[in-house]
Amino acid sequence: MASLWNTSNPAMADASDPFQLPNIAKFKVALCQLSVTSDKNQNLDRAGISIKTAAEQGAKLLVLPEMWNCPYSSDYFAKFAEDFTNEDASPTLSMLSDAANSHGITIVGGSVPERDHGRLYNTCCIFGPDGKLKAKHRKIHLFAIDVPGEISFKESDFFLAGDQTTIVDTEVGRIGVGICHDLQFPELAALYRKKGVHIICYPGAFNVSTGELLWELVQRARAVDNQLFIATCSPSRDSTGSYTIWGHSTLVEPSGEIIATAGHEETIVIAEIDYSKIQLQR
Ligand SMILES: NC(=O)CC(=O)C(=O)O
Repeated sequence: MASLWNTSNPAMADASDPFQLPNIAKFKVALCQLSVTSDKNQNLDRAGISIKTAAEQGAKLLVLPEMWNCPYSSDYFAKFAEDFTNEDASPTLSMLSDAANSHGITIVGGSVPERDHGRLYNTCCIFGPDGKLKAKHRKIHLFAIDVPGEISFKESDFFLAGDQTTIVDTEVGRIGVGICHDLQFPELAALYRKKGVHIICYPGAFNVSTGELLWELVQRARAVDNQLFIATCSPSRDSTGSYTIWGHSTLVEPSGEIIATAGHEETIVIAEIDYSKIQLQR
């Protein structure tokens, strides 16, 4: 009978560890937990101020929330959506590119509604410190919830799902990207680990029911399963709409321990990442 540890098994051979420490192994990350309003310009201004504040505090990597330029509500997705074909014509991409360039930081730009040939996607854009768009991740696993009398919401009523994983090599390490519900799928994180990712960034907007039950649990699980860093960034809570957001943007280290976390109010979490902890843990 073949041994479970037979390394001639292609699946096992593929499990070799491509981990390498990047040039900058220690740096500060900022999770900008933003309050989101129904005024897009105000949301852009607020995000710009938050990015500047985080950069002034020494952050080299910055993560924004899921749906930070637009309320997480079916009433707004289509109205707020932007076409990303021409970056200069997109107020959101222009702001992120300018901010990354003027502060010299890597930005995982949360997510915003993207319009492409009449279809909508829930999309995250990643910018390098030169202001260049490095990658675009479209949320793969669209969220649906139906708790009678409490909450009912189905993203696939508005968005198409993305079909690509996203790994970006940056000055602050190899970053894997997922958006919110993508966090609940261990296969995606395992695939990123296999490809040598140091940190997975998940802009996310869990609601209060799934948040209380699962938000911290799944982040710690993804971190400890794969022995890498997990960063999440949520909008702050707004209880006026039908979807009440959990908040609690968090950084988890490869041991599964939480390094830093927020409450549900608008804030910036700044914390230090030390990638040598990945080697130590493994
Ligand atoms: N926005 C989401 O994808 C929410 C989600 O995944 C959840 O569990 O809540």
